[in-house]
Amino acid sequence: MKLVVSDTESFIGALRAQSQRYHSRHPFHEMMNEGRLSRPQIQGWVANRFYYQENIPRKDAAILANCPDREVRRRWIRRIHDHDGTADSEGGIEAWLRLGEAAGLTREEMWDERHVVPGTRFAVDAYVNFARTRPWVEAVASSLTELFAPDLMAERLRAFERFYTWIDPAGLAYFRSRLTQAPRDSEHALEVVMEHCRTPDEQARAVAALSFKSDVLWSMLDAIDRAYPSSTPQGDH
Ligand SMILES: O=C(O)c1cc(C(=O)O)c2c(n1)C(=O)C(=O)c1cc(C(=O)O)[nH]c1-2
Repeated sequence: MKLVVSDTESFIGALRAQSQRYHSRHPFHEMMNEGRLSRPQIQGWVANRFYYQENIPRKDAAILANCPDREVRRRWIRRIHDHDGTADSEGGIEAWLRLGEAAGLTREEMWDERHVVPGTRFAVDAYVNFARTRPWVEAVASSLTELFAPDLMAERLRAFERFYTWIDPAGLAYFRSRLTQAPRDSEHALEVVMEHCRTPDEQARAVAALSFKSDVLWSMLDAIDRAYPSSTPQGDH
């Protein structure tokens, strides 16, 4: 897709327009938020998404490694602490493991990746690889899907509390923490991208990076959807 964007407003507009391709619109998420997923489907999603969670700090470490700007690194490093945890806070990976336990999975079966399907692995690895090999500003731009995440996270929290009552609500802490972390992170990423992407070419590359990331998230759900199909009640679809 070739995009010609010039001024600041149309650049922000082009970035925000990627929300149309965000994975909140994926049929698997629609079913999740309507309370229509079975227990094995929720478990399959949690176990596969753990592979994403596990790899986010490696992706962010790749961005740090490629970024020559000390001010950006000082703020970006927070993301690694948020996921890996510190002496004072256990972090997102631990919170996701607790979500899995609340949904009936063991830590062992999440860590050993036995449920991770090839499409999830390919999509997540492509994201980490993108951050390793592309210019760091493009990698920052690819994280901007988080602009669209808070609405989905709030909807997901409501859906889990209402429909999936077999999951202990204490397990939902991960989603709650992202309600504040995602806006903070995306605000910083947007600042960086606005500062560094001035020419039409740079701006088009930032939009392309965000589009790539939307494909990563979408592909993961395609793979999960296929691996954990809905059971067909009385063969009516
Ligand atoms: O559950 C979701 O829908 C969702 C989406 C995204 C996203 O939009 O990239 C992230 C997360 N969760 C998330 O939990 C997370 O830590 C995260 C980090 C990033 C990133 O690209 O750096 N995206 C996301």
